[in-house]
Amino acid sequence: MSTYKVLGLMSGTSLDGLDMAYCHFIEENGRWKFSIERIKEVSYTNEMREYLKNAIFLSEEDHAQLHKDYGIWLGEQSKHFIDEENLEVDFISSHGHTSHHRPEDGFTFQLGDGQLLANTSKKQVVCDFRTKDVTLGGQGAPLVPIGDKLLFREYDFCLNLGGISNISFDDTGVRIAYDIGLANMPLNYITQRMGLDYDENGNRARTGTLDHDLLQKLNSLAYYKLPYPKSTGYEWFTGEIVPLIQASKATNIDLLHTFIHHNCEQIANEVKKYAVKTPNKLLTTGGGALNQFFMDTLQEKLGSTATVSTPSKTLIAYKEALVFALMGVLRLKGETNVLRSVTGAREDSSSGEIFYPTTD
Ligand SMILES: Nc1ncnc2c1ncn2[C@@H]1O[C@H](COP(=O)(O)OP(=O)(O)OP(=O)(O)O)[C@@H](O)[C@H]1O
Ligand SMILES: CC(=O)N[C@H]1[C@@H]2OC[C@@H](O2)[C@@H](O)[C@@H]1O[C@H](C)C(=O)O
Repeated sequence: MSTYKVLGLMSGTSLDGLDMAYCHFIEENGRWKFSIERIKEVSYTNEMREYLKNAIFLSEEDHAQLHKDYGIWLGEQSKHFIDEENLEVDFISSHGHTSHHRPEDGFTFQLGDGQLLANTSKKQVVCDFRTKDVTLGGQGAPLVPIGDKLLFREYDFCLNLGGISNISFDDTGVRIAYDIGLANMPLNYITQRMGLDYDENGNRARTGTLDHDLLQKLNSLAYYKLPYPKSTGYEWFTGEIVPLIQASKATNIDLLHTFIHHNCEQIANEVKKYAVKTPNKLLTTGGGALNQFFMDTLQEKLGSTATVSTPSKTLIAYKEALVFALMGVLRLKGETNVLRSVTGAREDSSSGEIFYPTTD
């Protein structure tokens, strides 16, 4: 029996902040158990959020500088957390923040220089989990399914509702996962126009009415017709969804309402396609699981096909940080942490770069 004490770091596409989860993992006879011992979210300042959001447009030089600055910032935040909570940490496992993701061009980039993170925190670091898979011809995403497989085997479907929605499940013994489509990205875009961070609980969206014309346009988007493996992100949103929002005459409230219907319809379509029994257990995590109108609409669209389980707020918000912590453990053990069945790569891989603090 081995125990691993890992600090997992995650910065998602919603740009809310840095999620830190101090986790313990125990492996016994090939079965993994976990506990999330401590958590901390560090919200981004508006300035940082804008910088990270626009990283895609930076010159090569400015992008390289941001990579370094953000690596140091991650190291400082980790060090504060470790010191204030007096944590015993074997190593840090960091996803970083995705600035570019173009797997079709063989390219993905997560900001947060691993060497500078190691030097600043004075801890060993594992990071850059997506590059190897992309060089193996994979999408480099989604990566969390390895955690669904090893840590959440009691659920038939694991759904994450972050900026976009992704799902993972077992299809005749093979783990399948892909990005279904939209989740909070359009909701945040609309609430920001209203001067709000987000629509607490979906209370505003609940009072809206459906814009059938927009719903039909959204449901006809080409992405939904692509077979898996597939992944998407901010580029798709800005290129195809934002113009539809801008062209729409619907009120913000009706837009929120319509996007939640659309998101849930797409999710339910996918679950129904792959459900082999009823009812299935569906675990929802990510910030969308805190939006009650989203959850109610999802349950309504799923009907008897699946029962929606919303776990503790800690797991909802920190599951990705937890899984990246596990991926670091697997990388250090030389075991598979990226599944080709999910990413479409030529082979499974044990992915991630390892850095040790340098003494100077
Ligand atoms: N109480 C709440 N009510 C409604 N929505 C909420 C609530 N709390 C969080 N959210 C939504 O969840 C979002 C954050 O979700 P999450 O942290 O899972 O995203 P992320 O990890 O950045 O995204 P991704 O997984 O796509 O990278 C917020 O931006 C907001 O839209
Ligand atoms: C390239 C990238 O950062 N993709 C993220 C993003 O956010 C959600 C979805 O798009 C998913 O593909 C992925 O993150 C999760 C953590 C994953 O890899 O499983």
